[in-house]
Amino acid sequence: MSALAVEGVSWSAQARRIVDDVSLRAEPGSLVGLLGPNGSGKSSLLRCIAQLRRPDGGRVAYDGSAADSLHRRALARAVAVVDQEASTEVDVRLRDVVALGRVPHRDRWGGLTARDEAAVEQAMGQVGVGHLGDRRWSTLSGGERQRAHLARGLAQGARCLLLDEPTNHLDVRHQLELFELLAALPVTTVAALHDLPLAARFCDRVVVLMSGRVVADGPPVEALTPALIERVYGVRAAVAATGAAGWKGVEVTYLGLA
Ligand SMILES: Nc1ncnc2c1ncn2[C@@H]1O[C@H](COP(=O)(O)OP(=O)(O)OP(=O)(O)O)[C@@H](O)[C@H]1O
Repeated sequence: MSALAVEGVSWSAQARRIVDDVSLRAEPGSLVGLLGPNGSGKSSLLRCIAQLRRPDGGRVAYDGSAADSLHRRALARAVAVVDQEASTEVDVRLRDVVALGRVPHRDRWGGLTARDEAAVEQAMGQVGVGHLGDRRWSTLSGGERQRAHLARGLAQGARCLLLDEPTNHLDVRHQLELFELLAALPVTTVAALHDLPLAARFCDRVVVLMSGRVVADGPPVEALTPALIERVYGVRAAVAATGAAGWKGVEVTYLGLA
């Protein structure tokens, strides 16, 4: 059974179809890259999958259970969203932001239990911000905040993570560390990405959107052809299979504008 199954999902805004009849599957523990140019509908699709937007049509299921039938706690155990828009206004500590991931698990008036604290510490350690737990949010760099948001998603303990451009603030070392972590974690991950070489290297599968529709879906070696990259992005690219250790898929090199 797929960890995540999306079937025929559509979503419209202002009489325009933004997500158009999208189907995709993610197998348990796999890392799926959601690709496509600016405005192709990646964030909107992730929001539909997470039940933050109500699709006009179609179905989303986690481990075979219809997402719209799950109650708050069950949904929080099924899926965590790490959003590129996520901002934290109040000047709290990094640890407090990560602890927000535990909110769906808590009793209404209860504080953090020892189990919650342990989950928060573990998640901070996994993304390398354990030493920053007491730092004020306003003093953190963009990359530190981004990793803290990921830790919040991990602390939630969901089986499926939805990430919206998780690497846009990260330097190259932290990008590689993040993807090695995501590839190693037992959670199922769907990540909207702009970085094709990164997706090609680490993703088990890529789903490519153009104008809200899926135009390619498969392992990078099958889906990310030069013809597809040129059609979708208007960029010429060379794609080479690689057997190098730690590389799952293919090597993508940009050659120039088409
Ligand atoms: N609430 C809304 N009302 C009207 N249009 C919207 C709304 N949300 C998204 N859109 C439009 O839908 C299209 C897809 O947006 P979306 O953010 O899903 O794309 P994306 O692929 O994530 O883009 P990017 O790579 O630039 O982040 C865009 O043209 C956007 O302006």
